[in-house]
Amino acid sequence: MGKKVYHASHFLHTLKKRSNKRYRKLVPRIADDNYRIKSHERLHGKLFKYWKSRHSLFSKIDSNQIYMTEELWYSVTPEVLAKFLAKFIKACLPEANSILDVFCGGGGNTIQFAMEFPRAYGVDSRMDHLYCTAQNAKVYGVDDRIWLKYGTWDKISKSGLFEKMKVDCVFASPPWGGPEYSKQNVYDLESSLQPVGVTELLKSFFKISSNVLLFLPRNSDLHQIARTTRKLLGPTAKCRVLYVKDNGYLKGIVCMWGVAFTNYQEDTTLVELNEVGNHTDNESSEQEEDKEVSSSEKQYFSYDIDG
Ligand SMILES: C[S@@+](CC[C@H](N)C(=O)[O-])C[C@H]1O[C@@H](n2cnc3c(N)ncnc32)[C@H](O)[C@@H]1O
Repeated sequence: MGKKVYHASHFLHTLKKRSNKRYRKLVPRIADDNYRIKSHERLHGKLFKYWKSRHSLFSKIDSNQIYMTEELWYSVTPEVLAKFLAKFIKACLPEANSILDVFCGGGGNTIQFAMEFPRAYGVDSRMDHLYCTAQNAKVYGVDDRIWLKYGTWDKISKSGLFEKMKVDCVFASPPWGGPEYSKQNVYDLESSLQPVGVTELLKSFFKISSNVLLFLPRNSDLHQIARTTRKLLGPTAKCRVLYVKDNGYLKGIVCMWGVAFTNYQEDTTLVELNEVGNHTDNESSEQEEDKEVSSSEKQYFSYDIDG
């Protein structure tokens, strides 16, 4: 896969070989294994509420082999949502081989993509987050399908790396600017989204693929989405917006570009996002899977924006 990306299966080994300086910077931070989550060790203060719903982030968290930084507690995509998105993309793009997760964080999305596609690439500007993704991918048995790239998206995008790699789809869950995002009446996608506004971000993604998905705040300004769709893709272009709920709670919206998504006819067997709330500490992952299959509450609705 070339020298520029690290295979998740031997992340630390490759990092040490290719960039001893970065390796030496990372090692003291992970030396005490203090990113490893001991599931039953209660977290306090502002992290308590995230710890309480830890099974919704990673159903395998009781393995005590899931790794997270403090930032990841706030930002990992809940597993049921990540799984739904991966299956939805697979249903729309059945022939796709590879998908790029631009802000991969702790691998919430990347891992589920790797369950559906032979190759999943993850990019992040924090080496410790890439390390968490690599570790977490092992727990889910998909580390052999994941390749990781360190750096800021701005630089990586300019390098043209993923254009050369011929990626079939680009997904991104960019930072929303912290929990404050929900206090805005309407979330401004040009000034609040990080690291750059939605137009610049999309421009960089469309260079790589016409199939693009963005996970955005539920209060995002849809007029901005319409305007930027028109500006970048022409007056008749479309964007499909999916409102996603988890356990009755609106988690955000997923905006999708590309005919495979905008022309996709809903098939209720594929688009149900199942209820997996109310976990108790004693539930095994098998029980959780049973629950998912038996529950069928429809948890999303979508509509299309014409450009
Ligand atoms: C919302 S989190 C993504 C969570 C991820 N989807 C998951 O489920 O684990 C956003 C991530 O973007 C990374 N990030 C922030 N600025 C970045 C940049 N300029 N380039 C690449 N990654 C960046 C952060 O380190 C963080 O891990």
